[in-house]
Amino acid sequence: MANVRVAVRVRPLSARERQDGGRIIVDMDDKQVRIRNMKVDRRVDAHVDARERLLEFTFDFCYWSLDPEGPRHASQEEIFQDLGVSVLSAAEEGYNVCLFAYGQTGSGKTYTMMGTPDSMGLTPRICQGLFRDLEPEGQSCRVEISFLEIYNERVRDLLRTADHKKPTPLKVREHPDTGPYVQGLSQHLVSDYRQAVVLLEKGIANRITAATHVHDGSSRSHAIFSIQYTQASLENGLPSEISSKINLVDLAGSERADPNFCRDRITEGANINKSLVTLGIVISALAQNSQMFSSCQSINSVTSEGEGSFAGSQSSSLSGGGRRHCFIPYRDSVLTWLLKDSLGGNSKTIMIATISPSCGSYSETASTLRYAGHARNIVNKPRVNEVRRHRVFGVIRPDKSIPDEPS
Ligand SMILES: Nc1ncnc2c1ncn2[C@@H]1O[C@H](COP(=O)(O)OP(=O)(O)OP(=O)(O)O)[C@@H](O)[C@H]1O
Repeated sequence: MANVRVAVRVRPLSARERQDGGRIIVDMDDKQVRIRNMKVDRRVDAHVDARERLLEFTFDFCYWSLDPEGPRHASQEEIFQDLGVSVLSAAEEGYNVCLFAYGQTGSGKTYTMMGTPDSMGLTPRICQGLFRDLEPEGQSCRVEISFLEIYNERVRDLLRTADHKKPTPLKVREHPDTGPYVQGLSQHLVSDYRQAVVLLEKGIANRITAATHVHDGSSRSHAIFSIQYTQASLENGLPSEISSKINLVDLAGSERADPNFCRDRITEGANINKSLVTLGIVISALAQNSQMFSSCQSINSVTSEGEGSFAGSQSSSLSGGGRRHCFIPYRDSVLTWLLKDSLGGNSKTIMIATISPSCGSYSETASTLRYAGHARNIVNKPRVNEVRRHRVFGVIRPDKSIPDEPS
């Protein structure tokens, strides 16, 4: 069992926020984030509850990236050392890993996940680390990359060379053993870091972006960069394989539908929000189930239930304490369906919540932090994806040996 780990990162004030007065409402202290509601603050009212003025949250990691020159500044490298390195070690051990960035538009998701030419983000650093560190002796490694975006609830392959025709949306299907997948998504075998980065850059260039009222280069889609990493070795003369899927997800921002914006942007907003709203519902339901499960465990010492009846459920069921588990509506959006395993399944998952420091973003920041707080309660069931072969009458067959991680 492993809880979803949650990191929060605050970015510098933007030029627009500075022009608007540049008032900062966020503060961080070790693993705590506090945000101040200036509107309530200005009310000279002795009866206003202090909690109304100051919201406080605790997370696994807090990154202060507000002032690049300041002593507290958390750089891209520091974030990679904490989060990226743990992604690489989990992948090396054979676990699936998912790292996703969630936050308001313009809050720093793409900067954190992809970076800029001068300041590499987590995805290229993870690719670099994969080829630098993960070639243990006596093992042969295979790295395959796919890159897709979900735009208006449709899946587009970001790495398929666009012909003259409009790219056809791809279908999501579900395999009974391996879970949801995108039919026809191109997979690219890469043998070094350069090849991986060429694909990453190609995909980023193909992403759909547009200007919104708060961010000129806003990503309009949810992007999932996936690395299938397989290590093959010989154990006692028999072939053995450990595989891991790393999902690196840069979500679109959840801006409000602004009536001053053109209709396309509003339809887009509705679809972006459909995925994000469903993600919120899935996260809350999983967190509730996980809490129910842990309290049942401590009260009744409930015997372990089957995977289907707990986090990965498509239908509600009774817990040991007689309370009903929440239905998890993974299929209500393409994003949650594709991330089914990463959210409440076989994956070690990290969420990075990105926030603006500005007082103008108070309600979006508060909502991002509440969302992130729920995600932290989700308990996943990661397991090593290992296939060992054994000899039966001289024929080598796969062995269903997938040991559970010790809890
Ligand atoms: N930690 C940071 N340090 C310096 N600049 C940052 C940081 N985070 C974000 N920025 C800058 O802020 C702007 C918005 O960031 P970014 O594009 O990452 O937002 P986003 O959350 O991905 O937005 P959207 O959802 O609209 O795509 C960019 O110009 C980016 O370079």
